[in-house]
Amino acid sequence: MAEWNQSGDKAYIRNQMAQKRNSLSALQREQWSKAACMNAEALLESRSIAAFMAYVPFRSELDLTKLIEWGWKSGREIIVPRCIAADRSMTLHYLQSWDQLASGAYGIMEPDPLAAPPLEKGFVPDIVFVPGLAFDRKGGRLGYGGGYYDRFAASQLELAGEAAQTLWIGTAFEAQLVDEVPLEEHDLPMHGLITERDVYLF
Ligand SMILES: Nc1nc2c(c(=O)[nH]1)N(C=O)[C@@H](CNc1ccc(C(=O)N[C@@H](CCC(=O)O)C(=O)O)cc1)CN2
Ligand SMILES: Nc1ncnc2c1ncn2[C@@H]1O[C@H](COP(=O)(O)OP(=O)(O)OP(=O)(O)O)[C@@H](O)[C@H]1O
Repeated sequence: MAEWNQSGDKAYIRNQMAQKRNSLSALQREQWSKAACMNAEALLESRSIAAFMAYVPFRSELDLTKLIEWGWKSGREIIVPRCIAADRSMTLHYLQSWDQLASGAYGIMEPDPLAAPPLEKGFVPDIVFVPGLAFDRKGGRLGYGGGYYDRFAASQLELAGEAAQTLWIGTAFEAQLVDEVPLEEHDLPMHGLITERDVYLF
């Protein structure tokens, strides 16, 4: 029963938050995305992080394009995931230019494995910027329901154990913040959240 309620709540919040994010104007999203990218840059600089994992935006997500381009310009390595829909896993790829992308599962622009080969299984990024539909201020995150990031984190823990000291940082508009995301056992907790307004560390 509790399980049913949880997935019911999740589906409801997913729907609400997708509608809310879609209702933000393109200009608003662009401006807020740029501000969030600057907040992410400040975090990377303050911690001297030379490689980071990001995502290529999909639907009305917070757009990390500026952060990725800043990363290239500042000599950092950018890692981007590719979905393997068959087992809902992800492979990681260094992205060196936008030319290396091709439309993948779900129509998301992802690294073309021929142009950007996958990194070895078990590669552990120092920091991962995680997309999502809703976040709370306690580390809760709600994605599209594929469980991709949850599985990715679980496989890292399995392969690298406690040595996997990845910082998981959600990225979203303030409008996507909710009081509490209903969390399940398998859900990956975030260590922080970056919005257009601030860098929150939990
Ligand atoms: N830009 C970006 N890349 C990403 C993610 C993301 O959230 N954003 N993901 C984050 O995990 C993974 C992709 N996850 C996805 C999971 C489900 C759907 C999807 O279209 N789901 C249907 C729901 C119905 C169903 O269950 O099939 C939908 O939303 O219509 C899309 C992407 C990996 N790459
Ligand atoms: N480590 C795991 N191993 C196997 N299945 C998992 C794991 N983590 C999550 N799942 C399954 O994946 C499904 C989706 O999980 P959840 O609703 O938390 O997705 P999400 O985090 O919103 O999605 P996404 O990461 O794709 O944005 C659930 O059915 C869940 O049981």
